[in-house]
Amino acid sequence: MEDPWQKAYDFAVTVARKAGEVIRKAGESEIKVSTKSSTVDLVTKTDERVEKIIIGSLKEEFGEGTHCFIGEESVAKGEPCILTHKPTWIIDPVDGTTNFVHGFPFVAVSIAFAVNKQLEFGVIYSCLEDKMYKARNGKGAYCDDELIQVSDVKDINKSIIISEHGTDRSPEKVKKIFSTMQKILCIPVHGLRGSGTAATNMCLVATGAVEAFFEIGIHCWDIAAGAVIVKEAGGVLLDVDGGPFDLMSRRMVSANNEVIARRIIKEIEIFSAERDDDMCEIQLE
Ligand SMILES: O=P([O-])([O-])O[C@@H]1[C@H](O)[C@H](O)[C@@H](O)[C@H](O)[C@H]1O
Ligand SMILES: [Mg+2]
Repeated sequence: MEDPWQKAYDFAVTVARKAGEVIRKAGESEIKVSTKSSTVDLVTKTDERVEKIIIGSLKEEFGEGTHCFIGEESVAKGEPCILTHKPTWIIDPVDGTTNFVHGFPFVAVSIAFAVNKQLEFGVIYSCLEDKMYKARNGKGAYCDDELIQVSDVKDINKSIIISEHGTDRSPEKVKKIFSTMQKILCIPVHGLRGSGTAATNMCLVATGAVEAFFEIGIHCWDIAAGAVIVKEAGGVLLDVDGGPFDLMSRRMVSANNEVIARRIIKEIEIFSAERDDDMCEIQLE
């Protein structure tokens, strides 16, 4: 049977590589923080430029009317962040902007594609490592054309877990984040890590380098592509309360299996994060 989204998938890989090249070649002025929505949520000229390149290329290839776009920088400028049944591209042009600004060597381009509110494929280009991760619904996950798989560890005591702090610095939230990390560390686990990019963290779950990554406060563009890659590598996605994963909820546990995921969930101190689709007043459907 003909695959309706093969062309879109191949194109996403090409565009992610092109975007990664722009990030790698960014000059000094393009690495500087250009806009600050807060003291820690950084934006550079490169974030904005790369998103324009990605969305511009996709619109040229697939037409503006039929496809929708959710991009981190466009949403920051007031575009809607609503997932409808229409074919929708979900884009983080520079995941790991803080890393990018500081020269910490993990920065990723994340492009996902959803139809009827279901994720069809995800592409993550870890551009400083030059690794292309990709997965299509039902067709496995790959890193540079090699099939990847989550780890088979079921014993939490033999695991490495990734947790991030995000950009919210309200003391009560930070307290809960660190309390959760302390509890997980003392289970005990082999270690806690964090690459500074949610997309890369999810690829690390998918390759088996770590057993899980969880965060409250991430956005749909940080995790949409990673969700397909983790699932296709044999992993699981859950809400931090153990319920089903909800892309727009800003909360997620991704893990190699449900045993590890549920053990972590037992320790997570949940705090509120406004949904991505509540950030917009206009409802399109
Ligand atoms: O802002 P950005 O660099 O695209 O994305 C951030 C990164 O993915 C980080 O790892 C995560 O902890 C934050 O919650 C995200 O906002
Ligand atoms: Mg991001």
